Amino acid sequence: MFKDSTLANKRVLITGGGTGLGKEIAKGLLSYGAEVYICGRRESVLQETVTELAKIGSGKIHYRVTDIRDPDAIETMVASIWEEGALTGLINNAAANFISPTKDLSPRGYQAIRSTVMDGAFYTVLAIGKRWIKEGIKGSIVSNLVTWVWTGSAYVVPSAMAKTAIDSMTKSLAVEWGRYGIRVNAVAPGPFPTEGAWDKLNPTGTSTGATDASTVPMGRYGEMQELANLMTFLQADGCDYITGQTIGIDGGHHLAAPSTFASLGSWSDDDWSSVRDSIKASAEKEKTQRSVG
Ligand SMILES: CCCCCCCCC/C=C/C(=O)SCCNC(=O)CCNC(=O)[C@H](O)C(C)(C)COP(=O)(O)OP(=O)(O)OC[C@H]1O[C@@H](n2cnc3c(N)ncnc32)[C@H](O)[C@@H]1OP(=O)(O)O
Ligand SMILES: NC(=O)C1=CN([C@@H]2O[C@H](COP(=O)(O)OP(=O)(O)OC[C@H]3O[C@@H](n4cnc5c(N)ncnc54)[C@H](OP(=O)(O)O)[C@@H]3O)[C@@H](O)[C@H]2O)C=CC1
Repeated sequence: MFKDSTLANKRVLITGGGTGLGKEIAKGLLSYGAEVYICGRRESVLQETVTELAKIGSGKIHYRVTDIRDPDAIETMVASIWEEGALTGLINNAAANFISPTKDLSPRGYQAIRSTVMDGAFYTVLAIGKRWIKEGIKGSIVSNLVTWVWTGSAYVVPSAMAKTAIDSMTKSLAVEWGRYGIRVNAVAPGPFPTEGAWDKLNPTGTSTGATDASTVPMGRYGEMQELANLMTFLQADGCDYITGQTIGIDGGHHLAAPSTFASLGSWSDDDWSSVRDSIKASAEKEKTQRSVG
């Protein structure tokens, strides 16, 4: 989709880049020439990903073991990356989530999710953004959110709340940091199955609700390359006027709500024919009762 050199000279940190979507995004950015940093809490996972991905593109991929819930740890990570050169991009991707009735959540359960999704993204943006402002670097921030920022979602309330906070950060900082040429955008994926997410959101193994591909208008899950391409576009030069946007990539999933007629897609031509006859018969009956028009 892009030239191999589209991201040459770009240096991008992907939080949570050792697994799942972060790893797939790392593959995409590397293949278009970027140098990539990934971080997470499990060194063995990060090491394995770096070894695997070093064969792709420029092959410049590095890791840092960091818990993004800890602002001091983020500062240490960012300072050590800067010793090797300034970043040009950040992808806020690390997250925590699990399905649970909200009434059963403890404050610690809520905090585990909020502190990763909301605080972690904010601390990382702050550590990198202040360096960009000081050094006059026109960086690109992209946060990996979810379509719940528009719909909300039952049974994952802390995640929906924290992602929505970062959606608000995206709009707000785009304005505040526009004068520095720093772009702040987000993407809102629909279902892209990963082991990390499916273990926590689809634990019965039976796809229901948000993990059910049959309720996606396009009738399928997202493909990793599609998300990696969108991230590449948002990290590349060429459309720098895009800022403050949260871009959905969900095959139309969140628009196909039960409160719309989305489910009528399953009706056959015969079904539509009898429905049309029924509606017409009702209209004809009303016409016979009209005294004007
Ligand atoms: C649109 C379509 C999209 C389709 C679907 C896709 C939607 C995508 C949207 C977002 C998706 C994601 O983010 S998917 C990301 C999935 N990946 C992850 O979650 C990776 C990171 N996760 C983790 O580290 C852990 O799973 C997590 C539990 C969150 C945090 O671990 P910690 O070690 O920090 O914390 P712990 O000490 O284990 O637990 C902290 C507290 O949480 C409670 N807790 C833990 N699990 C619990 C559970 N299942 N139910 C209730 N409570 C739980 C514990 O009892 C503790 O509370 P006390 O008992 O009071 O002490
Ligand atoms: N999969 C999907 O269908 C969708 C996913 N998303 C979003 O995509 C992103 C990635 O999710 P996905 O790949 O599916 O799930 P994963 O569980 O594979 O990814 C989560 C990553 O975040 C890291 N992480 C978690 N907590 C921390 C922490 N405190 N500090 C540093 N790193 C941390 C994990 O590594 P470690 O545990 O080693 O720290 C892991 O690599 C998330 O933001 C999610 O909300 C959005 C919509 C749909």
